[in-house]
Amino acid sequence: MTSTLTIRRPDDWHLHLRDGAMLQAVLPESARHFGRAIIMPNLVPPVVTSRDAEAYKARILKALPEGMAFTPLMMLYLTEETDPDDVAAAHASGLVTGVKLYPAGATTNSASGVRDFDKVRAVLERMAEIGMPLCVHGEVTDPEIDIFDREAVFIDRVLDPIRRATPGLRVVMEHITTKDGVDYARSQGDDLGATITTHHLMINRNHILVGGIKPHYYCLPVAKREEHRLALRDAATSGEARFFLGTDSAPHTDPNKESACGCAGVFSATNTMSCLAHVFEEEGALDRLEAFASLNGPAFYGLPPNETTITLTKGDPVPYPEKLATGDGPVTLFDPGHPLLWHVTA
Ligand SMILES: NC(=O)N[C@@H](CC(=O)O)C(=O)O
Ligand SMILES: [Zn+2]
Ligand SMILES: [Zn+2]
Repeated sequence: MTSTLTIRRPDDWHLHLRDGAMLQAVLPESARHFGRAIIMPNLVPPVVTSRDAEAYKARILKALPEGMAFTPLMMLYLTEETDPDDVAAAHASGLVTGVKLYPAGATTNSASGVRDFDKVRAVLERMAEIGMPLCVHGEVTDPEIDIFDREAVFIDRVLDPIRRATPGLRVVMEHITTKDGVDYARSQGDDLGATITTHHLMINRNHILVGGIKPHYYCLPVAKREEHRLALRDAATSGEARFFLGTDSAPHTDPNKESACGCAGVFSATNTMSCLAHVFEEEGALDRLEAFASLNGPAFYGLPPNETTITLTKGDPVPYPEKLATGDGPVTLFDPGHPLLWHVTA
């Protein structure tokens, strides 16, 4: 029985750090275990231009505690006004790693996102030319489409047409939650990647709704039926290069979650590595945790894996707190519903 596992330091290919007091509180939770993260640009107002990204990156580095090494990989929030030249220059200088597409209204702070996909065609074409990845929140917003079907419908109606119209565009399907997402990713070439969150490997929609509504399990895309969770587990633990970790750790304060109209987002930065070791052990795939968390992501983004390592050791339950205190108020940690035995020890 394996009780110790050393892997290359992991990276998080989808992370919300927010800003101000929240940034200050949550950044160490990621920097403790992760070497790099793709930083989501859905601030209010969003990170739209290269200037915005430069200023946000400086705020993140300023909030990083002394002695912690962590590299934020910046993203630009795609709007219908985004300037292809600004995007290309930000990529060429190394300031920005990719561009994030939010369909307008699909999720938290997505109001400035894209309504008319023809209006972003020039940006996408330029990105395909220069090899800059597009990260996509893949849900349609059509009110007639059931919320549990929005990812599958997005693949057919939006994602596949965009990819056909823009050959060579590298795309990441962010936080896939369905077997449809897994199957589509598997049916395509190596210009398509997909991130999977920790929580979607551990909960299905029953966890949100059975026995009383659990706002801390509510996120977007919303967790689906068990068959979808099992498909995600199969994908994450397969070792296939197209699947990699994006925690989508998305802090909201308790009052904003525990509300008549609660925000979408699960905060998992603190205990993600313990959760993942648990999942991969259950699947008999501990030997593939490194591919999912530390190797496949950098390979997709054309970056080397981290030089340093982390060690996970199995022992007594890890005493994670229930909440993280922040200057904006308490943030509840993702609760996997059972003790976590894997400690990050080094
Ligand atoms: N995942 C979420 O439920 N929420 C994210 C936005 C997102 O990634 O869609 C957030 O910013 O809170
Ligand atoms: Zn999203
Ligand atoms: Zn997110």
